[in-house]
Amino acid sequence: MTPPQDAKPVPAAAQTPAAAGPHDAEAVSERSLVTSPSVPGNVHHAVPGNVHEPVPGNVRNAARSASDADTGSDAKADRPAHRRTPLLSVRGLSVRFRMRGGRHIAAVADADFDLAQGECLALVGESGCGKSVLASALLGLLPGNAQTAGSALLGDVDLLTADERTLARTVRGRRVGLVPQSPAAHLTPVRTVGAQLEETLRELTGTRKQDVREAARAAAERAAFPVDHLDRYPHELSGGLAQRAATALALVGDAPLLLADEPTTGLDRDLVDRTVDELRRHVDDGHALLMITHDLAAAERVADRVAVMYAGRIVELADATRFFRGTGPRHPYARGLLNALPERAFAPIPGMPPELGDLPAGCAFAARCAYATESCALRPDFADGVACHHPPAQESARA
Ligand SMILES: Nc1ncnc2c1ncn2[C@@H]1O[C@H](COP(=O)(O)OP(=O)(O)OP(=O)(O)O)[C@@H](O)[C@H]1O
Ligand code: NI
Repeated sequence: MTPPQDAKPVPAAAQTPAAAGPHDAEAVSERSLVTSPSVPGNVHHAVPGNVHEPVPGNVRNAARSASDADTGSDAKADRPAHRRTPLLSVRGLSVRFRMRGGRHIAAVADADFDLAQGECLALVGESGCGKSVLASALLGLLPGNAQTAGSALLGDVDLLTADERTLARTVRGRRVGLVPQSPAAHLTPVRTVGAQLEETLRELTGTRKQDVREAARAAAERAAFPVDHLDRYPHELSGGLAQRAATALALVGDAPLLLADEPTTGLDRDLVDRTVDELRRHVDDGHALLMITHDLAAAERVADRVAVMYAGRIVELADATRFFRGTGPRHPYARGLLNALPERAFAPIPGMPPELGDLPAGCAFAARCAYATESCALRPDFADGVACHHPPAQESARA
């Protein structure tokens, strides 16, 4: 979610519930913005005790050689993770925002996907297509004018219908970690990065007092956050440093499921690579990662599978190796995204995405699609990994 330009960062702990409007008959659940803090920093000191949940380790490392464990995409040939019992199972997830005058914005529509331990799913798509809203829904952090439908099962908890107490006490930070898209707004402004890391370590992982300082330094190094900046306050950090502080906080929480919303924004290529490789190690240690990114190179480096979102819908869900290096994407939009890359055809997709408050009845991409026919006036079902009436022939896809 990109905050409005004029929005002041508000510490999550200081946010007040937005007013909830009347219930909508179509909405399965509706909730107001939580008063409790958001992850990664603030949630941790709101929740007492140590209910750290152990994560089965090394799901993929066991099957991988030492030589490929530290590298990016070359190490992913042996990846059956998504065939395992999913850790997270999302079905029919929809989010609408109720606007003035009875208008609605359909930010997320009918998202279906699973995510297993030891698996990374990259969620990609143009700005405003609903990626952050999807992540916010999974954390129960949508504003009060949001209505959700569907289910998102994390073990026995449905993240979409769980009550705020459950979410605050047992889910956020503990079972679901977040690297937020606007980290500066999520770090606690009155505490140094080091203090926030130490607090998170003590509360979420039960690190002993005498070990916590060293553990915080190690956590900072993991996220490429310079240890000599640990005594800085969030306002003293650049965007890139705040990003790395947020990543460090999210990683130490050690939640089985990590949502990383644009975790590499503002970083140069070396740091992008370092960050995604660290996230990949986190996945290889048995965690599940939903990584939202604009950066397709980062997605290729880290992901097992790719979900492509367009105008609120997942239009393709593909194995990452096939998507980036094999026969290529199948949905014309997904192919367009790859072809827009400078290292590929450098050919931007013509036109603009439709307004989410005024979507066409049929395929939302049809107006920009070179393959569109009159059949696209009907919305294509999502079948066999793609939502398109006539995905272009595989042999013509770019490898
Ligand atoms: N509280 C809200 N009320 C109304 N509309 C909203 C609200 N929050 C988000 N939206 C709309 O939902 C849509 C999806 O937003 P979202 O932030 O998920 O996009 P995104 O894919 O994360 O984009 P970006 O890549 O720029 O972060 C946008 O059209 C946005 O304007
Ligand atoms: Ni976003």
